[in-house]
Amino acid sequence: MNYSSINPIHAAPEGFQFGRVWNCSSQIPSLNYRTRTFMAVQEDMTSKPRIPHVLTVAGSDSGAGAGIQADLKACAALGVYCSTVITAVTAQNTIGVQGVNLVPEDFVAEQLRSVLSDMQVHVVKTGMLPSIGVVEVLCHSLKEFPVRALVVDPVMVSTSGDILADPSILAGFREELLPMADIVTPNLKEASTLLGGVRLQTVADMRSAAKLIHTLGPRNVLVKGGDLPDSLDAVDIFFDGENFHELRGSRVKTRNTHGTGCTLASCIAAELAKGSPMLLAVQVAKRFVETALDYSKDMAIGSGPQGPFDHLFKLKSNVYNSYRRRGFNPSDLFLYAVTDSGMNKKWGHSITTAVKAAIEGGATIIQLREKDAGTRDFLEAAKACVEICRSHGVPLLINDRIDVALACDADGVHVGQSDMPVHVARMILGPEKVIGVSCKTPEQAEKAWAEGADYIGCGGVFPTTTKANNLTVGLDGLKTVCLASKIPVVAIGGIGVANARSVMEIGASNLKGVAVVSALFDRECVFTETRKLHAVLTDVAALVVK
Ligand SMILES: Nc1ncnc2c1ncn2[C@@H]1O[C@H](COP(=O)(O)OP(=O)(O)O)[C@@H](O)[C@H]1O
Ligand SMILES: Cc1ncc(COP(=O)(O)O)c(N)n1
Ligand SMILES: [Mg+2]
Repeated sequence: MNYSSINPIHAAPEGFQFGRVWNCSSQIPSLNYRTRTFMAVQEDMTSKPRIPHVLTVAGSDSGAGAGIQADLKACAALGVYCSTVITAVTAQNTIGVQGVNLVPEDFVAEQLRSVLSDMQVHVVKTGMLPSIGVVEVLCHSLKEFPVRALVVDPVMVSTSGDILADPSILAGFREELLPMADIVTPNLKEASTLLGGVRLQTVADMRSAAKLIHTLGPRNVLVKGGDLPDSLDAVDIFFDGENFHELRGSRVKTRNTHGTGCTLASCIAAELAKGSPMLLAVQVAKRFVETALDYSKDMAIGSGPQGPFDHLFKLKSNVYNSYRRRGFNPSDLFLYAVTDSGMNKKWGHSITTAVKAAIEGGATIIQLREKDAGTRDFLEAAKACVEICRSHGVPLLINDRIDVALACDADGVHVGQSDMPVHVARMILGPEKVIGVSCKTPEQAEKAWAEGADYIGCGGVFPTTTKANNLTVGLDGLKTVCLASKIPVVAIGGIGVANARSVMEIGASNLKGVAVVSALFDRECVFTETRKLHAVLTDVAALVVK
């Protein structure tokens, strides 16, 4: 098990066991067809890109929060193939473990042989190994069919406090499995058990434990601090035999932490299978767990103290988002507030207080337009604004920066004619996100619709100082574009309390509102100005309805 020998996935297969496959499969009658076509398959496989492959050797969790089920989902989420050797079947839910049924050791051995002899496994990850016999069978299989890396999650007791392994496995871990491991990932209780029951209560204790566990033979140790008392952060200690790394993430406030350890180890294995170096694999894995917990923090499954979380949040992140669940609503364009960092600075407003004031004053959609901010600062501000907007049910769009929109999970983007083309933005963002585009002409409006935009912003309607060298289209230009547009329009450019009525009265049914910058943000009290504009717009809307 030489971790440093891990090559990128496209490298020539190492340690392929074709001869053994031949021998092994000839013992399995149902594989005879395969053995006949084996030579052809062998030739074919060497020319095809190899799929990163993790084999998990673990227990089944009927509640599907931890164990084999968590491993499958974690690998799937990271785009890695995952095969499974099941060591035990547990009856388990959010309350605890109600029963455990062990798979006979010789059948664990048979599963290992089936997969390892045939399926080009890159990394083996272990979870629940209920008996010393299973540990021995596994070590034997790994010697017969070497893989590139071994990740050991020394599962012994479930978070609910139920025993998942016989204490006799400790000897198997110490003497056989850990010396073969590229990384071992004990939680606090497991680290303590591996070290004969020492007390672990601080980060300093975790460091000492990592160092001591390293002497048992694994190449790297990660002591996980999910259960560290009184800790605001989720801190894990990584030790590679020379250096310590304190990995800190924010601690998500949620009951849905069942399976975090299994998921973390599977993600590490998945990243290693892709060819990632160890520390990077651990960092990616930790971030994955934190993100998944954050997405699933309010998920309600089961009545017990420990719920599962959603590994596949990327497939349906909109489910947890009340705005996206109802989809893009053109009436959201009614009072469209666009931020400007210069103006906030001038008035001593932070972006978050400005956004909050605009929403409280009646803004129905927010766009962050931060032309001067550095990426890191912009992202942090955007994340905070997403929280505010979401809690008020108001959509948040990001101007131009599709990367920032994705990173903060904004509701969409607004792009200009020289930014990312709409069809490319749509490809990147997927069907759920809102995309708006600035248009001055009927041709641009037609293209916006054809490429999949949700709305267009048309302007500048009046001269404005917010945008340099901006061509003014006037009320006539606005009307021409509205009539040509197949999608909703919001008017922008020099609009405020004094002229909003004239804009909304041009007589175009797809003109849904006004977008404003200075009229809200180049003012001392953003809340009051937004209220005033909201009153004007509501007045016009009432007249139009009559
Ligand atoms: N509430 C939380 N918020 C963020 N990360 C967490 C939280 N709880 C656990 N983690 C992280 O999940 C991973 C698994 O840790 P832990 O829960 O201690 O393991 P186990 O599930 O084996 O007990 C670690 O990276 C830990 O920092
Ligand atoms: C089959 C199985 N494997 C592992 C765990 C540990 O998971 P956790 O520490 O989150 O309870 C578990 N509960 N069940
Ligand atoms: Mg665990």
